Formats: sequence, structure tokens, C-alpha cells
Amino acid sequence: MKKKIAVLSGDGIGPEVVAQAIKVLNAIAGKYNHTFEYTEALAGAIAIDVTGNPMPDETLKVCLESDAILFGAIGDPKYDNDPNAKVRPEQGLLKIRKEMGLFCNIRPVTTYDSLIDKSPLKEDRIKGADLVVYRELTGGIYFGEKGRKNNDTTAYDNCEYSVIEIERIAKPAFEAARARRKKLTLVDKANVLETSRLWRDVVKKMASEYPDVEVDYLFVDNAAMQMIVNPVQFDVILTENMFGDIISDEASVITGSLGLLASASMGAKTAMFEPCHGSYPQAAGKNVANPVAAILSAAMMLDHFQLFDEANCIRKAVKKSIDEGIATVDINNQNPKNTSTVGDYIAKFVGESSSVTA
Ligand SMILES: NC(=O)C1=CN([C@@H]2O[C@H](COP(=O)(O)OP(=O)(O)OC[C@H]3O[C@@H](n4cnc5c(N)ncnc54)[C@H](O)[C@@H]3O)[C@@H](O)[C@H]2O)C=CC1
Ligand SMILES: CC(C)CC(=O)C(=O)O
Ligand SMILES: [Mg+2]
Repeated sequence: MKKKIAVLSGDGIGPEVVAQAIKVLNAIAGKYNHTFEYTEALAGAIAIDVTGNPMPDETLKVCLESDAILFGAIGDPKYDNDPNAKVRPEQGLLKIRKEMGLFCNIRPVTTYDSLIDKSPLKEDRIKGADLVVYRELTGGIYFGEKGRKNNDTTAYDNCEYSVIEIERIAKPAFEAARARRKKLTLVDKANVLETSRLWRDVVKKMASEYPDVEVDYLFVDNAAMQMIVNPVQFDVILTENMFGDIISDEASVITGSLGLLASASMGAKTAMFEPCHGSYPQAAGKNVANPVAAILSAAMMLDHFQLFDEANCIRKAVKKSIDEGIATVDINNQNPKNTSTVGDYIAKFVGESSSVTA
């Protein structure tokens, strides 16, 4: 199979972790006789530095001409710390999500038995936790009208959702629940927010089409607490943009590190594969960041290409590296390995392993 992949490494640790994902993809290509062609394009702070635009038209063009997008992370303290910045790296990420119609962000939260003791949460509460967050990605408060008024003494961010926006993410979430443990939890704030009440109306109506799926409704504040005390109860979590952003970072604590959480952003025009973490500027250039989230995002890209054996081969290699302690400091502070050492190990195992069952 031949595939064209747009590579948007971005800022901070983005280039380091994406380099490991590409290393692993190349090992897959060699082993299974595929051709992956990569086209790099600018995004984020680096794109602002070079072009003045965090998501240049040229980058969007490369993405549209590719079969999928591999994304690193964007964000830089020089913008985060400047309240007057006219343009910000994060605007580039929001732009590509909107322009490519990437409304469905899928964030699997997978635990590894050998990492159970790395989580600050109690072992008996998290053992066996296996959930996936379906996060709406192109609507809600991140995309509403925002601004200042009253002489800069008031600021606002508008939150809107339409029935269509809710239905199109609820459908794949219900389908996922049907294929998994048949439970869907809608996380909202319907006791306060009108948008959340619309989410509940739509999900309640759709639930009748999925009688085999148990549907549960939780307010986000309770859900955040339940995620810590009883994460095993969750199967598929369906939620809006901002709640999904927050609750998925929280869920990463169950696994042991945010550096393990991959995601797929599916949409109308294309699909983008991105770690859940940000640009982690404190680690940039130090070769210490965990590349697993980026590598598992590449595995999700292979699923998207229907290359399931290849994707599972990567997952098996990741598990092996974790079980063997070939892992970065966030999950192995006794004998930490570098970002590139972990990438090398996983790529080598992919190249040499014979079995494809994850
Ligand atoms: N998708 C994206 O491009 C995102 C970009 N950002 C941007 O990233 C910058 C930093 O934001 P933060 O809030 O600090 O979030 P962050 O996700 O970059 O880092 C938060 C913490 O998570 C841990 N962490 C994250 N990635 C890791 C990895 N690969 N390996 C090991 N540990 C890891 C570290 O302890 C880090 O201090 C900001 O400019 C922010 O806007 C934030 C989130 C997502
Ligand atoms: C710019 C932010 C919305 C990115 C983020 O935190 C995320 O998508 O998880
Ligand atoms: Mg986030």
C-alpha cells in the first residue's frame, strides 16, 4: 500500500516525538512492504516565526493532498506569556481542525498492568480501566465568538452547539459503545448550561436506536471525580469540546502519564492523528519526552488505513517496551531511557517481531 502522510511536527517536543513515530512507521513499511511518503509542513509557533501565520495555507494544501495528517504539538511560552500577542500557535490547531472538519476526536485510555504502580491512584480502583473519550472537536466554547467589551473590563467566550453537530459525534460514539462493552456516558453540565440540555435531548433520542447500549448521564464535575475514584465504570465517554479536553488529560493519570495518550481526529475531509499532550516546552530539545502517545497515534492512523495487523504490531511493541522498562522518565524514574532510545527499541521490535496479535 502507498500512502501520503502530511507531517506537522509543530513546537516544543512535537518534532522529537513525531520523529519516533516516523521511525516506527518506517519499520512497519519495511516489514509489510508499504510505502509511506511524508511531506513536512509548518504549524504553530514555528509557522508564526517563519510565515506570520500559525496555520499557513500551504500547510492546509499539503494536508488536503495527503491521505492523513500526523501531528505533533504546538504552543510556545513566548506566546503563552504574552497577553497582548496578536496571533497564537493554538489558533493554528483550531484552524486545521475546523478547516478539515475534524469533529470527532477519539482518545483511548488504555492501562498497562506493568505501569499500575506509576499511577498516583489506588491500584484496586484502576486495574482493568479501559475507556475511550469521544470528544466533539470543532464546536463549543473554543470556537464561539470571543472578545472584550466595556473598555476591556469584560471578556466573553460564546458556547454554541447545533443538533447536527451533536448527532454527528454521538453516532460514532454509540457505534463504538456497541462494539465495546455497550455503555455510553454523556458528560455534560445540563443542570446549568442550555447547550448541555440540547446534548441530552439529542443523545436521549438517539439512544432509542441503540437499545443494546446502556446510556448514563453525568454532570462534568461529578464525572471528573468519578474518573479518579471509579474509572472502571466507564466504557465510552461522549462529551463536548472543552469537557473532553479536560477530562481526557485527567484520565491519563489512570495510565501513568499524559505521554501515553494517543488520539485520532476524524472528519469530513481527512483525518489527523495527534498525541493528547501539548508541546511540553520544559522538555523540548532534551530527548526526555515520552514518544508513546505519538507512536500510538501513528498506530491509529494505520487503523484508519485499514492496516489492522500493522497497527496491532505497533501496540504490541509499545507494550513490550513498557513491560521491559524501556521507557522515559515519566513512567520509569529508576532507569529512564531517552525519547530516541524508546523509539529505536519499538521500531526494532516492530521490524523483528513475527506475531501481529496485540
Ligand atoms: N495538541 C496540542 O498541540 C496542545 C498544545 N498545548 C500547548 O502546549 C503548551 C504546554 O501546555 P501544557 O499545559 O504545559 O500541557 P502539556 O501537555 O504540554 O504538558 C503538561 C504536562 O504533561 C506532561 N507531559 C506532556 N507530554 C508529555 C510527554 N510526551 N512525555 C512525558 N510527559 C508529558 C508533563 O508533565 C507536562 O508538564 C502550551 O503552549 C499549550 O497551549 C496544550 C495541549 C495540547
Ligand atoms: C489548543 C488546545 C485546544 C489543544 C488541547 O488542549 C487539546 O486538543 O487537547
Ligand atoms: Mg488538551
